Amino acid sequence: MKIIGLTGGIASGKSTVSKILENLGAVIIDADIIARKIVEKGKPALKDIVAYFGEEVLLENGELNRKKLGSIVFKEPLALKKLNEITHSRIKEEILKEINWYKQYQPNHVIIVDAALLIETNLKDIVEEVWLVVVSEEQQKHRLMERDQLTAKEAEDRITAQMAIGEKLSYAHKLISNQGSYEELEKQVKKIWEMMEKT
Ligand SMILES: CC(C)(COP(=O)(O)OP(=O)(O)OC[C@H]1O[C@@H](n2cnc3c(N)ncnc32)[C@H](O)[C@@H]1O)[C@@H](O)C(=O)NCCC(=O)NCCS
Ligand SMILES: Nc1ncnc2c1ncn2[C@@H]1O[C@H](COP(=O)(O)OP(=O)(O)OP(=O)(O)O)[C@@H](O)[C@H]1O
Repeated sequence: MKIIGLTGGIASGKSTVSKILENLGAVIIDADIIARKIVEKGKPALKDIVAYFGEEVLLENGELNRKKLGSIVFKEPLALKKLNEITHSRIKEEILKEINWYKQYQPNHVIIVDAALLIETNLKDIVEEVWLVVVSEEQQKHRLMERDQLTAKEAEDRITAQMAIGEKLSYAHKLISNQGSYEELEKQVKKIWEMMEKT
């Protein structure tokens, strides 16, 4: 079994790359999906969030108001730090659990851990290789504003809340450029996959 960490800035194209890899036969562990699970209603992480941020970050049905919390943390580094303290160890624990499940029941698969914060949270230490999706900041901002209907300022705040791409480069074993078309992306990903299969 091989474990690859797939990372890159927000809206760089990790989920898009994951889909291509899934079609090639990989199994995907998506950190964003896990991050959503650990803050479901009744979970300890949601209780900790409410204790710190107040009931105003809840929807009327008691679920987390993600839009509201996002609007607080991405413009206030101290608030983001607190949210990270509440969530990151729990996200890592779940990712490790999923990896162990695959090790036991589907040991022949390639596992892709898709996580924007793979390097920041030291998840890089549990993967064998880091694949980094790279786009220009202009392209990233454009795709982010369009996908999430954000203003330029909101998109910039989200981008600067993450480690600069230049700093991530030194951890990467493979670079995937997503500056161009989907077809170009698919071609690159297939090539990297085939190279990996040969080693
Ligand atoms: C702040 C929250 C509620 C906003 O939710 P929302 O639905 O708007 O965004 P979503 O969760 O889909 O995240 C979208 C992208 O934002 C970026 N992002 C999310 N959390 C963080 C963070 N703590 N620091 C920097 N970037 C982040 C990532 O690139 C992620 O892919 C949510 O992102 C959250 O709970 N974040 C803390 C957990 C976390 O670190 N998740 C990322 C795991 S890699
Ligand atoms: N090559 C491409 N050409 C055009 N649009 C693209 C391309 N790759 C990705 N996109 C679009 O850009 C947006 C961001 O891509 P994606 O959601 O895969 O990023 P991500 O890195 O997974 O984001 P996040 O960090 O928020 O999870 C999406 O709307 C996606 O459809």
